[in-house]
Amino acid sequence: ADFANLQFEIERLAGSAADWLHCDIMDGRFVPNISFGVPVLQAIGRHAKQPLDVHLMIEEPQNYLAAVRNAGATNITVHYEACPHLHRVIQQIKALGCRAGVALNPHTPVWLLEDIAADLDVVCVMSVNPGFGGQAFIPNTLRKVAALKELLVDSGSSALIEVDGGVSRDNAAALVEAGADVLVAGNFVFGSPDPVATLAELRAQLSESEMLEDESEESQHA
Ligand SMILES: O=C(CO)[C@H](O)[C@H](O)COP(=O)(O)O
Ligand SMILES: [Fe+2]
Repeated sequence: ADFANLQFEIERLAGSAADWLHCDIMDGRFVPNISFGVPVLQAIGRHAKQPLDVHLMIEEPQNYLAAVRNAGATNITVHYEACPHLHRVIQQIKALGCRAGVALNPHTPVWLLEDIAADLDVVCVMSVNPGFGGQAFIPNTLRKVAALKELLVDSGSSALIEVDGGVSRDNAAALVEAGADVLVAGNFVFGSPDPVATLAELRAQLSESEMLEDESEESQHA
């Protein structure tokens, strides 16, 4: 989004097909880029109509959880690679009344979540290397989402599978088919001439492909 015009960007998305607003916090240490911090998140929270899905690409996220919740976060996602005491951090996020998420870098295998899957509300599969918007989608993500889906079912986990990075009309349907519940789209939406229309088209495309899938399942059973 246009950082110099966030109020406008947020207000025009109210009532759009976006269910959540995804906010990327980057510290210049965990990732090689700095985005914004808690004061800007607070300002976003004052105008947002949708729940804030906050993606913390920072080291030592445990030090900022309360401030992020107080700024208006509904979901807080930390990185697996930034948390040697992940179980504790997840419990801290939940104790604040937020949905707890874990993000996996492209090289981090899903099986590392085996012993924590049941505690999670969201698993965010990074489909780009975190740090920058507008990067190309990594195709291996499809296989990873399918493997994660299996792991969550086997663990009795009801965590949502979120995919973040390079999502567009070219991969959205395949991601949902592989098991994704939440798609994060940055550049595809805000880089388009009409973000609200782009979101509506994406949503329509997904409902259509879901209907086709249901029809083909029905004909297989007939
Ligand atoms: O966490 C992120 C990058 O680290 C962003 O959420 C992600 O890249 C979304 O932006 P885009 O759709 O432009 O790739
Ligand atoms: Fe993100």
